[in-house]
Amino acid sequence: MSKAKKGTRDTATQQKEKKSLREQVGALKNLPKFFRLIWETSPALTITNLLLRLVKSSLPLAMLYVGKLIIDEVIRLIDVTGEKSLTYLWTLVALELGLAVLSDLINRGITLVDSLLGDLFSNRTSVTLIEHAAKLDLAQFEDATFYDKLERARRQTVTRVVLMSQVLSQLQDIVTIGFLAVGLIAFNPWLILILLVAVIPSFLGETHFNERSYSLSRSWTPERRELDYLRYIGASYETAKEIKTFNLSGFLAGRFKELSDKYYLLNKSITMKRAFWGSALSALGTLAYYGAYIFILFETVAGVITVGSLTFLAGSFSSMRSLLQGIMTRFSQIAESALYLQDLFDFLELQPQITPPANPLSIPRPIQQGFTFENVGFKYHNSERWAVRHLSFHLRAGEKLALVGENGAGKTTLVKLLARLYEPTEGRILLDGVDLREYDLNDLRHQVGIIFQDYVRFQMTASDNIAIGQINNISDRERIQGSAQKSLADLVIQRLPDKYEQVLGKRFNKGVELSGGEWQKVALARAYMRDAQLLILDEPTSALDARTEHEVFLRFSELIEGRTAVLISHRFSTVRMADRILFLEQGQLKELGSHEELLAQNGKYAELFLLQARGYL
Ligand SMILES: Nc1ncnc2c1ncn2[C@@H]1O[C@H](COP(=O)(O)OP(=O)(O)OP(=O)(O)O)[C@@H](O)[C@H]1O
Repeated sequence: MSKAKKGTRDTATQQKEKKSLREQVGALKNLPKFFRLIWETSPALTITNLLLRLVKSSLPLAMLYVGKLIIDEVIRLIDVTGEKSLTYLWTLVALELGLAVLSDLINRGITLVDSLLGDLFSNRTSVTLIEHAAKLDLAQFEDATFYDKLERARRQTVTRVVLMSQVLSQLQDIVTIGFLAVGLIAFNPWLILILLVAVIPSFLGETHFNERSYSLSRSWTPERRELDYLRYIGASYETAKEIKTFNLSGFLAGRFKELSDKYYLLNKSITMKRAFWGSALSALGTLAYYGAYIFILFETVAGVITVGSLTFLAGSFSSMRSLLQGIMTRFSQIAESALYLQDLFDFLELQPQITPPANPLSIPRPIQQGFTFENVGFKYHNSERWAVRHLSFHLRAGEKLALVGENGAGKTTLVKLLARLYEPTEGRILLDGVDLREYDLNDLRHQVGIIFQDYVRFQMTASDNIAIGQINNISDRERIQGSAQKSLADLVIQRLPDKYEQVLGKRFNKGVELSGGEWQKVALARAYMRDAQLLILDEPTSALDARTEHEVFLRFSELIEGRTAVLISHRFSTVRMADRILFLEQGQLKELGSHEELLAQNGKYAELFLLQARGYL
């Protein structure tokens, strides 16, 4: 895309994303939901927080009033001739001191409760996010806009904690103002009006700039993700060796700098304008304050009010001004945060497409007939091409089927359909004559064990890495070690300093890195952890040397005797061990039969087998 075109797209997106004041106010509807989440996090802490803030909001008025009484008393005492009794004065001073200490204590209490509640809330939201993400479909994870949503939602877990304190402080300040306003109105209601004139312009200014910051940050979500990604690949163990050998650091740093500078400049322009207008509008507020102050001074000089009342009024006017200013600034921040909050709720409302039926069936135990593909076709949602099509075959119960085909032929896609990670775009898959969609999804996932070619190298202990195959058995030492022996991982683990408790990978302290083949043996042990009726190995042995792969597969077929298995491998010496071989070409089934049958057919399989046997492949 040309630069000019990209620029137009950016502005168009920003226009579309631009949120009006009305939308900001509308976003406040998210607050009750937000507070429900906070309440559910800890009712006790929420109530304590509210109570502390309520007490705190009455203190400024009380302190100002006691201050007024002290000054009036001092002036009275100056005029008294003869014996002066100071008892009343000291009582007032003691009272003021008590209020000051109480105010400090309450402030500390509020900070403490805020931070405890905030931490709990952030932990809870992170857990909710992980749990919710796990419910969603694989296809949803392949969508870039999904990642943008996830990214924005993830940011909410930490940054939205501030929102809680903001809203609570807002309530507290409103109550405080209510208290102070009573005093001010009693003296002169016009002062309140001057106050409003002083703060409204800066409120409007703040709202305007918050809107712009939000639009910018929202429309930049994909770029921010790219920045995070560049930061990650620029400095991580996984990428370090290629960065060094290909000498990529300059390239990555340059790309990062280009993108981050662009964002910096856009953001800088908003920040500078905000600083300028913020100062100008706040100067207006200061002018109004001094107008009111001069008025109060005149009244005092004219003897209409006492010097104590002067300090009380000037004090309340000044606190109300800063409180009101705070409330208005905070209002636009709250409204902005509430907009971000929408992203969190949007993400939590995303629903998976692949769901269990209303009355799900249990997977037959044991499976009687097996799986039947009826004219199955599948297109990835972001692609126009059929990844597999017109697939019709029967995988018998207890059979070992090998999938063979060139890269991109559709082997992995086929097994993902079998595990119902995706739904066929056309046709259907039956299990014992019943559509796979009729079965309980969790039960199906339990009964199907897959080890993918891009299995995850969990940076956890060897034991945990194996237990992942059947996580409920994480404490079952015997089962874990038994599985490791079956996959030949035990020999690898016995050589590690901490054996089964050894942390694998280099991410954490004392972690030990394994070779590609060693990792595969560990991952393979996950398959043996499961009592699954259908086991699928999608090339998890590609990093093993030919002899070990052969041995691993021999053991595999013996050890899972009686269970159904699908194996994907590019090594024909392994493939021939299967009962039958399914040859895929460009997503279509080309040949199906035993090794001998396919050789006899003298088709594509035979051709490739002979090539490999002669050492050409
Ligand atoms: N997540 C995806 N989104 C879009 N297209 C995909 C996705 N995964 C795979 N494809 C496409 O589907 C086709 C089949 O891919 P698949 O991974 O099933 O092939 P494969 O036979 O397992 O290949 P290999 O031997 O390289 O592992 C390929 O053309 C691939 O580009």
